[in-house]
Amino acid sequence: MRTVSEHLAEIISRLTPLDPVRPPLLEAAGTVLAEPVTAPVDLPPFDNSAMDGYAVRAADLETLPAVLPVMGDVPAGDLGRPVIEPGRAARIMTGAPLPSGADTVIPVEWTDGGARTVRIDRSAPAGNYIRRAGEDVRAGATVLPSGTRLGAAQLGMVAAVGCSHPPVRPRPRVVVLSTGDELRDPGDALEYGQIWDSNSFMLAAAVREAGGEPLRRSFLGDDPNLVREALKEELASADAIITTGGVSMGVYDVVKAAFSGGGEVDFHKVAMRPGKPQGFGLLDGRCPIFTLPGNPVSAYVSFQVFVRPALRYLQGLEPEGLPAVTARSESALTSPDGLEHYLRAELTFADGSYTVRPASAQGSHQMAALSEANGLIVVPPDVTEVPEGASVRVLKLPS
Ligand SMILES: Nc1nc2c(c(=O)[nH]1)N[C@H]1C(S)=C(S)[C@@H](COP(=O)(O)OP(=O)(O)OC[C@H]3O[C@@H](n4cnc5c(N)ncnc54)[C@H](O)[C@@H]3O)O[C@H]1N2
Ligand code: MOO
Repeated sequence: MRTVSEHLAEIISRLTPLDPVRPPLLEAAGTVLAEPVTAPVDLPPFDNSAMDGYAVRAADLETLPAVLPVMGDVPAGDLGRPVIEPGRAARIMTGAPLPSGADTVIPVEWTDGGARTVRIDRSAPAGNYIRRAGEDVRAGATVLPSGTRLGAAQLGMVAAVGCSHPPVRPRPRVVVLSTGDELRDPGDALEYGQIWDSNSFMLAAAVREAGGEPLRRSFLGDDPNLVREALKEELASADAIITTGGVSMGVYDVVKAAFSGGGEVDFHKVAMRPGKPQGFGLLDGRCPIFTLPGNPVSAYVSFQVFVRPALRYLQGLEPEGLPAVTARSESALTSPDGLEHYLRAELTFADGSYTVRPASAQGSHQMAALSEANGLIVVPPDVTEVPEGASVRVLKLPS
């Protein structure tokens, strides 16, 4: 048996991040920068008003109230490069370029709001409500480093520096496919002995949560030739493939039968519960394939422990696992000797610290407990008993 970290290390060592592309801005949302983004110009590009009001010279407000003739309006987007002379005002809107000659902005609330002349009741020092060129970003500065995931704010930053096609690594296209003669699609009627396929939907959603583009396929039955052929066909459209089921010790273990002896996929027992039977390889020498166990909880935990870091790596990110916190266990735990144990649990944060309560149902077929959990307690292989109140490591599940 190999350890969890040995199996993950071997997976990562065989991956190469995807080649960068330059999609249109909105398509880049959620992807990861492959190069830094820099600002070609200062932001803001010009001195401008932070308020709707009047651009004036501070020196003209020494006696109050001051009544000044209004030379005209300066709306945002004004291209006229207006100039104001001493003793005059221009009505100015938020974001409009500061007229030369003006050195301060008086908000409309401090005035009578006049259009031809304005009465100003309050003075202000030079620089009042003026946003200076470059005070957000200096021309030439790196605004986002390589490896940044483009969330909404980051995508806004890319747009704000005028970049229309940012250099990013694409979302990994991940084919997700279940195997098993017993499977039916949700919505179809079941006969005795059949179940609805939940793994492919669950893992397609997990792929999306991890930044990939899921390509869910309909399940395949227990025919190794069919499985091999179907997966070869997927190679044209996939950056990675996930299968579930058919990898343990049964005589109908179809995925194992499809690839055993072929040298492309290696099957291993990994010292963990759930998720012991694992397979990984590169199809055609390039497309990573993860053959996960069929039990739904095993498939989910295997995804979070192995596939999620791998998908991050393909996107050019560090292959880190789920975020972990230390929590006080509300109950005593027992754990199998020699296996890293991932227990489904409810994690709570109160009064500055975490507590965790393990689910009472820990079977690898028990989806109800998984779907209620927001954390996975990780008990190391050499620990078999955890007393009530002890500190444990808990992985936070994506929500
Ligand atoms: N003699 C042994 N038997 C088993 C061992 C073992 O070491 N020796 N390991 C057990 C462990 S641990 C796991 S995990 C499972 C893994 O089995 P497979 O990967 O071969 O998966 P299947 O047998 O195809 O299915 C297992 C279980 O999960 C249900 N399943 C499968 N696919 C789906 C799906 N898409 N949606 C919902 N449920 C699914 C399937 O009906 C089975 O109940 O092997 C143990 N056995
Ligand atoms: O490893 Mo199996 O995944 O324990 O149910």
